[in-house]
Amino acid sequence: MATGDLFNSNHQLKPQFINGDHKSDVFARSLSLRRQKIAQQRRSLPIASVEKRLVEEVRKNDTLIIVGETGSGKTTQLPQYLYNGGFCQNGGMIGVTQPRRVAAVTVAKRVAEECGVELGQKVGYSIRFEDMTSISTRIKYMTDGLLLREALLDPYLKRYSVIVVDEAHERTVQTDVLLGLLKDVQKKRSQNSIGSSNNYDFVKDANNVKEGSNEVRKFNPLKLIIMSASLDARGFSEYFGGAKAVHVLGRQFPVDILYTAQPETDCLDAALVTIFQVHLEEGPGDILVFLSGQEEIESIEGLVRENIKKLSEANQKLLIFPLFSSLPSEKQMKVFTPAPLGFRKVILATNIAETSVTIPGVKYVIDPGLVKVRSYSPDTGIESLIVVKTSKAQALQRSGRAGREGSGKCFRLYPESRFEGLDDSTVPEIKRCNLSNVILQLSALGVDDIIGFDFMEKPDRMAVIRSLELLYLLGALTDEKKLSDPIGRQMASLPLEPNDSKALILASQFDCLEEMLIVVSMLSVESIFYVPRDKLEESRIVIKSFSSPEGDHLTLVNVYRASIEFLEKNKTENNNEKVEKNLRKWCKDNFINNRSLKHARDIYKQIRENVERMGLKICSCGDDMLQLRRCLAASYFLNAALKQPDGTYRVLANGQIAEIHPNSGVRRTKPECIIFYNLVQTTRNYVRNVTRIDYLWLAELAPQCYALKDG
Ligand SMILES: Nc1ncnc2c1ncn2[C@@H]1O[C@H](COP(=O)(O)OP(=O)(O)OP(=O)(O)O)[C@@H](O)[C@H]1O
Repeated sequence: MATGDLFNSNHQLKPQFINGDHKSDVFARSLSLRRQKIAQQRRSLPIASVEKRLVEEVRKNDTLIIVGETGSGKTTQLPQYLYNGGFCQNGGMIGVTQPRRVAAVTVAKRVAEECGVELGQKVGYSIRFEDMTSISTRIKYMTDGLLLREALLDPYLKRYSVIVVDEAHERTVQTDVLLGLLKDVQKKRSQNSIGSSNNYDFVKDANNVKEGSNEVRKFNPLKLIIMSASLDARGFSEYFGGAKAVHVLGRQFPVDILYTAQPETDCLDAALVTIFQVHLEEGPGDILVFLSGQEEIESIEGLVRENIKKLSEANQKLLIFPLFSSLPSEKQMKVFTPAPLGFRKVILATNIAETSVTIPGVKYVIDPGLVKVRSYSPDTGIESLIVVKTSKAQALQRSGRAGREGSGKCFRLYPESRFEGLDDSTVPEIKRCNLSNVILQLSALGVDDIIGFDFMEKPDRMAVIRSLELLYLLGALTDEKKLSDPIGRQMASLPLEPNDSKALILASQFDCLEEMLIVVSMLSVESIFYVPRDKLEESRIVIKSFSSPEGDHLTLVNVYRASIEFLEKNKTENNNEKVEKNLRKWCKDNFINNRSLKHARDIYKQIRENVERMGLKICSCGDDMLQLRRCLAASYFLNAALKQPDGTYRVLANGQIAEIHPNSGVRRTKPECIIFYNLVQTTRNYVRNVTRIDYLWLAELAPQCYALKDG
C-alpha cells in the first residue's frame, strides 16, 4: 500500500506530539500501529478461517444464505473477501444493504479504514439525502430503501455483481419488497446471461444497453447473499427455491446473559437502577441501554443526570449519549467517539443500535426487552407506534452489541422464563404498516398486481386495498391501478411519502412551492424546537414570536425564513466557522434545535434539486399564506378534522376522535376545521402539526373525496 493512501485514510487518530519535524513521523507510526492492530483483529474473527470457502460458495451458488453469530465478521469482512475474490472485476459493484442508516454509515467507515482508503472511494455508503460514493466505489453500504430507489432508475441493477441483504431477519418492509425484486432481477439477468455464474468479467457494452432499447441485453448473473445472525434459514431457502445456507460457527468473545429474578413492573426504573449498578460495581467498559423511543431516552437521560450529582466525585465520570433515528447524524456519530480516559459512556439508544453496529468500548448491554414498532389498522387507516416485547432474534442482536472487542455482559430486565416465551422472530413490517409508499414504488417498477407480487409473506389484503385507495385519491394511480403520468411518476421519483410528494407537485400550481419545500423539509426532521426542562416558561415566550395563529406549518416556515434571514445578515462575516457559531447561538437563544434545522436545510436543498429537475415552477407566496393553507388542504385532505362540541376533533375520513397535541400552537385557539400532518396514538389520539383550514375548501379542492359525502 502506498504511503499516500495511508495519509488519505479516514482515521480518527491524532498525533500525540505536534512540534517540529517529528510530527509526520509520529503520525505515520501511530497510524501504522493502528493498521497492524486492525489487521490482527480481522485475522482473529471467526469468519476469517472460512474466507476461501465462503468465496467459493458464492462462486458456485447464485443465491447463498449466510448465518453467523453476531460479531463473527459477516458485515465488515464478507464484502472485502468478495472484492479480493474478483467479484468487482471490470467495474462490478458489491452492494450491501442495511435496515438502518446509522449502520450503513458506521460500517462503511470501518471498512474504509480496514482497507486503508478514504471513505467514498473504494468503500462508500449511500443513504437518503446523503451520498458518499464515487465512480471508484466498489463496496457500497446502503439502506435497503435506497437500493429500492436505485432499482427505479436501473431495473436490472446492472452496476452490481453482488448484492448482500444484511440483517434480513429484521424484515423491514423495504427488505421484503427488495427480496421479491431481487429474485426477479436475478432471474431476468440469468436469462440474459453473458456466461456462466463463474464468469465475472463485466462486458462493458452489454451492461450499457440503454433502457427501452431493442438491443438484446446481456448481463452477468446477479449474486445474491442473504445474511443475519438470527435467520430463519429454512424460510429464506424455500423462498429462494432451495438456496444453499451456510453457517459460520463461533463467536469472538463470550457474552454473559443475566436475567432478573422477577418481572419488572417499571422498566425505566429498572434500567436506571441497572445503569448505576453496572457503573458502581462492574469493571471498565461502556454501557449500552436499549429504550423504546426518544421520549423514554430523554426522561432517563434527565434521571441519570440527577443521580450522577448524588455520587462521590470519583464516581461522577459518567457521560451520557442519546442515540435515536431523528437525532441529526453528527450527533449520532458522537456516540462512536471513545470516552476520555477514566470516564465511562452510557449510551441510551433505540433499536437503531441493535444490528450491525459496533460501538467501540461497549462491554455492557442493558435490555428491558421492549421495542416500539409501527402498527397499522386497515380499518381506520391509522398508523401508530406501539411498544411491544422484542423477539428472541432481537434480544440476541442486542446482547451481541456487547462482546465485540472483548468479553461482555448483557442484563435482560426480565426473567429467563419470559425469554423462552418470546416469539422467535419479529412480525414482518409488511404485515403491520401503511403500504402506499411501497405500492407506489412497485407501480413505478411496473408491478401493477400488488396482491400477486412474489412477497415472502403476503401483506394483509385490506391494507393493500386501503393503500391503493389512498394512491388513487391522490391521483397517483389510474382507474386500472396503473401509475398515472405525470402525477404518479413524479410522485414516485421523489424520496418522500406519497402525501408529501403530492403536496410539492400541487404547490407549484398554487404558487407556493417555495413554502411547501420548507414545510416538507422541516417535517422530515423531528423536534425543530428544543425545550430544556428548566426553561419551559421562557421558551414558551420566545417560541411564540415565531408562532403563526393559523397553524404549525406556517410556524415552521417562519422559523426557517428567520434562520435564512439571520444567515444572510451574517454573510458579510466571510468566515464560515464564525457564521456557524453565530447561528448556533441564535438557535440556542431561540430554543431551536440547531442540528435539526441544519438537517432540514440539507433536505430542502436536495428536494429542491429534485423538483427543479422535474421542471416544477418554484414560486413563493410571500407573506400571504392563504395559498399555502389551501394547498395543504388539497394535499392532506384525508387528514382533515372538524371540531366537536367537547373540543376534540373528528377525523372526517374515518371518524376517529383525536385531540390537538400539546406542542401545537393552535391547541388553545381550537380552529373549527383543521388539517394535520400525523396522528399519534399513545394513551390518547393526538394530531400533530396542525393548521387551520376552511371546511368549504375540502369539497372544492378534494372533490374526489368530499364532494359526494358532504356536498
Ligand atoms: N467500528 C468498529 N470499531 C471497532 N471494531 C469494530 C468496528 N466495526 C466492527 N468491529 C469489529 O469487527 C467485528 C465484526 O463486526 P461485523 O459487523 O462484521 O460482525 P457481524 O458478524 O456482521 O455482526 P452483526 O451480526 O452483529 O452485525 C466486531 O465484533 C468488532 O470486533
